[in-house]
Amino acid sequence: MESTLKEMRDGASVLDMDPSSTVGGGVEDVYGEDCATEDQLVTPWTVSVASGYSLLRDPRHNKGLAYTEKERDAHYLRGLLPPSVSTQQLQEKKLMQNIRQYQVPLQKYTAMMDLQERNERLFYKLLVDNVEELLPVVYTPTVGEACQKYGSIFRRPQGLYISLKEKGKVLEVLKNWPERSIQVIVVTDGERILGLGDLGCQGMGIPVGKLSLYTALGGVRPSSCLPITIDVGTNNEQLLKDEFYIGLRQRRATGQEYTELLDEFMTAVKQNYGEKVLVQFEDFANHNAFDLLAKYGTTHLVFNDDIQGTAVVVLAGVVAALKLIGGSLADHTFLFLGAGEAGTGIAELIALEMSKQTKAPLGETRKKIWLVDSKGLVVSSRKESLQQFKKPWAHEHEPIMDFLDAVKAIKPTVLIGSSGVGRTFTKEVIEAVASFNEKPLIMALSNPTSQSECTAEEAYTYTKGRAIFASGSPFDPVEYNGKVFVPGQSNNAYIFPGLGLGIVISGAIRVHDEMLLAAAEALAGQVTKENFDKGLIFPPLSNIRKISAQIAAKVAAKAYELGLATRLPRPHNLVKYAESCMYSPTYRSYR
Ligand SMILES: NC(=O)C1=CN([C@@H]2O[C@H](COP(=O)(O)OP(=O)(O)OC[C@H]3O[C@@H](n4cnc5c(N)ncnc54)[C@H](OP(=O)(O)O)[C@@H]3O)[C@@H](O)[C@H]2O)C=CC1
Ligand SMILES: CC(=O)C(=O)O
Ligand SMILES: [Mg+2]
Repeated sequence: MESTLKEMRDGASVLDMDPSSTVGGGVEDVYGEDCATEDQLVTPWTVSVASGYSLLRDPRHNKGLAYTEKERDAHYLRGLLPPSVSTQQLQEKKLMQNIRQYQVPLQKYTAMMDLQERNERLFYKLLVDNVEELLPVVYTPTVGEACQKYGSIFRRPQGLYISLKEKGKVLEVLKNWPERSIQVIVVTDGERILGLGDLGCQGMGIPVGKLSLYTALGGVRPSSCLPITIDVGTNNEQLLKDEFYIGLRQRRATGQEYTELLDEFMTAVKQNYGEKVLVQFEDFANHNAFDLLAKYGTTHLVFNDDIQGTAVVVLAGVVAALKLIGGSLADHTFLFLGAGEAGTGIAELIALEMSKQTKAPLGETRKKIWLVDSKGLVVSSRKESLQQFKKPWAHEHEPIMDFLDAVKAIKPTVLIGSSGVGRTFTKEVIEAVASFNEKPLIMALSNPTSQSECTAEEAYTYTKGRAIFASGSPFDPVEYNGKVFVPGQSNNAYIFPGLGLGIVISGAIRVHDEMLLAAAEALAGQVTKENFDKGLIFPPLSNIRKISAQIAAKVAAKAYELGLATRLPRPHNLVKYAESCMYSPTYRSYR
């Protein structure tokens, strides 16, 4: 960010950096905090100018001990703070030390949430500077446990809760949110939280976590982000009986009641925030997710992270992996365990890219991809009883119930786990895949770690170190036969922050498949020779802001090319523009 600010001062093109000069789009810098140079003073706006005690209690402007002597005088802070003056760097050092002392992941999570509530910029500074260490804390796997125990660890509400009680008043509820200029909403109804199932209202941890990544990894301003949980009840008996459960104590509403609430919500969102707010559907069960995406895809700016975001990251990983495993996309045979949102979403994007590359019809390229669900291999004889989203994958084949038998019959070169069920890639399954591939590509995508189809150690051990492996939740490096293997993290966190930024800065009004393919190409293009030499098919997350800027630029470029962008004229240098729009968590000086 230092260099971005310097480039801005040193006169990059006005078009590259002045969102206010154009209509729509842009990561808005409403308070002028980020377009100010570091030595310019900015006003700590709340509704009025915050000062004194209320300034210390305002997480957006609180700097704790880092207020200067001058600021302490000007803002009535004398006596409200101990005399020592700290720097943000020193605060960061102290907090990282504190967080590292906790042995229990959930304690680390709670410490991070407390920090977010207390001092937003410091929270993001920690996250940006220590992304590889803190991502597993604020995101998968720990966020899964946090959602399971949300009722017990719940302190202050984060995000907006819209329950059936608010039916008919959803617009009013949206107006209660203190921010007006919202650019990204992540919404869940809590029915399929990671691979943990129905967690009802406690799913709120997911939109909160995802949006903190929008800011830390993609640079979207925190005040522009709105986490929402739609509470239509839960079918989780344990939660219904739990005295600390925070949601509606009733079984899930379905059918018309559900549809009407969702419809009211989507209408109110557009009414309150306009056409260009991006609504990211997250962790809905598949019986609603595909329908919601199809229904609102033509009228709203919507994106389903589990179907589309996952597809992009996996396509990028597979394309990058071709450098290690050889061949073109169309030379490979794919077998999925899990034919839901993630599985069929990924399969469709791979087939689309294959079709683009080979000019073969989609119907043909789909035949390179096989899926297994809880009832066995998806085949044509099952077609009548299959859910709509599985039908394109019902190829001609005799029915196979057992996954190992399916592996032996299909002989995949790429094995993908998207079942939500842990340890389903057994020793026998992995050994079978290794028996007909020199370098099998194995992706165990299910989250959190407990649901991963196999561990990194199992993948490397059972293939005798020949596997190229990536997983949805992180695994530590593994030593096998004296060699260290570093597993990659195949998680949509690589994608949605950059994709969202690209949509916001271009003012795109729809998400098009071509934008998804562009994002995959951008991510795959970031994997270096050094990464490949270590067996990695994704670039390190420590570079994620640069990666997100590249993804944002490619997505925005595609939106302009397709005529979907409304932020006109198009900035000349989209990478620079994306970088210049990114929120920086560095403290600002108050006048
Ligand atoms: N790494 C990442 O970025 C992402 C990971 N995920 C993870 O993927 C997992 C699945 O998510 P999603 O696709 O949305 O879930 P869905 O519920 O939509 O799909 C799950 C699929 O797995 C199948 N399945 C369940 N149990 C078994 C079993 N024992 N054997 C074979 N198949 C089984 C289901 O079969 P049936 O249809 O017959 O019920 C269904 O087809 C979750 O753990 C989630 O955390 C999701 C998104 C992103
Ligand atoms: C990563 C993610 O979106 C999921 O597991 O649902
Ligand atoms: Mg998800």
